[in-house]
Amino acid sequence: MATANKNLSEYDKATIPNASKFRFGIVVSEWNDTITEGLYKGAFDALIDNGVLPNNIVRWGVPGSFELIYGCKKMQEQMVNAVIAIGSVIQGETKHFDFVCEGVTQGIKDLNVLNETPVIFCVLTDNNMQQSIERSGGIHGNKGTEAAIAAIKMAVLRQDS
Ligand SMILES: Nc1c(NC[C@H](O)[C@H](O)[C@H](O)CO)[nH]c(=O)[nH]c1=O
Ligand SMILES: CC(=O)[C@@H](O)COP(=O)(O)O
Repeated sequence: MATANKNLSEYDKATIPNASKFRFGIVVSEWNDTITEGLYKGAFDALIDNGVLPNNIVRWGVPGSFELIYGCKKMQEQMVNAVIAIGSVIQGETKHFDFVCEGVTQGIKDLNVLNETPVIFCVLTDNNMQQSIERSGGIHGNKGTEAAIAAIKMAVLRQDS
């Protein structure tokens, strides 16, 4: 189902486990920072809304989405229950978009396979800035909110498995 048919910010709080005992790491790319800051706010607010203590949210910055791979690998070594990778990749004139998107996708997938701490993929890969605006607090909601809910659910799955 396309994002256009599902608001990214909608969740039923009654179905989300209380996360007051969990600690989360959030790694934020500086490229397209107006977008990534919006994604971070969505994630932060959703974690707080579901009981996470502000001191249990650790934020690190990296230059671009490709560096999310290394930043999240190091964040996994911290005492956190889950990691959220936040980035915004927007198509330019060349094929660089394709390689950044594929690289960060495969890299974060590898971190989930190789290490114990779940890493949530909150990387927008858009054709233009308008699509990114719409998915970071605009008409389609906020992918950061979606990522925070996923992080809570995966922290519970890790704890119970
Ligand atoms: N064009 C975008 C980039 N490019 C930079 C790379 O992510 C990386 O930082 C660079 O290649 C050095 O390793 N990054 C984004 O996050 N978003 C873009 O639109
Ligand atoms: C995703 C990118 O790396 C891209 O925005 C860079 O722009 P360009 O392809 O015009 O060099």
